[in-house]
Amino acid sequence: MIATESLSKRFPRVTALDRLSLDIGPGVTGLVGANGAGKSTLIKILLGLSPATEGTAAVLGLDVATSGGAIREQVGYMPEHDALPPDVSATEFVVHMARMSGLPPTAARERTADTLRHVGLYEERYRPIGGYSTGMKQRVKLAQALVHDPKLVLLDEPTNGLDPVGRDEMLGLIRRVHTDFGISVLVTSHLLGELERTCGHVVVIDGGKLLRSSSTSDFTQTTTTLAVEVTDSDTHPDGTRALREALTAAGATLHARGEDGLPGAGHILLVEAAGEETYDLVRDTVAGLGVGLVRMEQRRHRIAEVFRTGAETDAGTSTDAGTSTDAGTSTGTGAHAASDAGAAHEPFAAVQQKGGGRDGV
Ligand SMILES: Nc1ncnc2c1ncn2[C@@H]1O[C@H](COP(=O)(O)OP(=O)(O)OP(=O)(O)O)[C@@H](O)[C@H]1O
Repeated sequence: MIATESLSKRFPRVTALDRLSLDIGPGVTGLVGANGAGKSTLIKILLGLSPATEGTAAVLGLDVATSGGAIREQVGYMPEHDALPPDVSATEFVVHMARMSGLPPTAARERTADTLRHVGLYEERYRPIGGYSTGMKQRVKLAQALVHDPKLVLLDEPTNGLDPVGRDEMLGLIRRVHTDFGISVLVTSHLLGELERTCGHVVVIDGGKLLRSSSTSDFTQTTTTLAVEVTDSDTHPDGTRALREALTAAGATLHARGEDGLPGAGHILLVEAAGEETYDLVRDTVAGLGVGLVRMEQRRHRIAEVFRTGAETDAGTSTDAGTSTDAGTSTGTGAHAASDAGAAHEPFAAVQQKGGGRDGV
């Protein structure tokens, strides 16, 4: 769907993209990076709207440098910022965009009605856009990207400005764009947690450089975490602490306790399982301390955890209640907000310290 080779974009004072090489196939792909990472710049180059300084890029097999018009015929684009005309209705606006894309009048009206229904705009589609909520405006932006039945849509921060419920609804819509219509999606976000729930593949960029590109399951399964809980004993009144110290001394890697704030979370240690020997190490260490083993179970990583460094391990300062448990993702929407806010900041620095991921960057 999208291929870039050593793609760079330099502005006078900043390198927005730095020798970025990507290969993105069909499906829903997340492009994640902190603010200023270069996501919007990449999208504008892919649409043929902004020339690259160096390197090449192709979308649907078409060269962005020479085939911008042909690319935009087959690709939908939802811009990050609100650029909607306030005085016209959603129907008028989306019909206009459909006509601009080359649809004849009747087809444009029919496609507009279908698309607005798909994004969940009904009677309100006849009211002026100026009176819409942020969520409704985002839906209009999504509809105009879909109306000409593209093969691929590029969605730039579609959840921006939405509350947690609105974000979940938008993410659901994005998933259905692919499952119901077979349209591939490249969606940007600075929130890792969102992409984990929505995308089959995730590309991480920072400072215009590729940090990692892999399937979401690879992100979350490259290492297994063991959740270990032990009892206290007379010798070790804080059994968890004693085990943490003993395991660290034995060379085990412990992850941030992302469950802090959840009931009983302080008693759970997350130990990276390098292999069978980690199970043995935990068992022997627990036995050696003379504390009771309440549980030792495998956990999948969530994306945000993959980006955490060992430095955070012992501090136990994570306030990010949603990152480690399924409960955190499926219950209260507040947990999402906490999770994503936490995930939005530190992870990128952490990745750089680690020297990148499996793509060797
Ligand atoms: N037209 C421009 N002129 C100069 N610098 C620019 C221009 N467009 C983008 N930049 C710079 O390039 C870098 C990447 O910007 P870009 O908008 O692509 O990031 P982003 O990942 O989309 O972040 P955000 O989500 O905040 O928009 C930033 O440092 C930005 O200031």
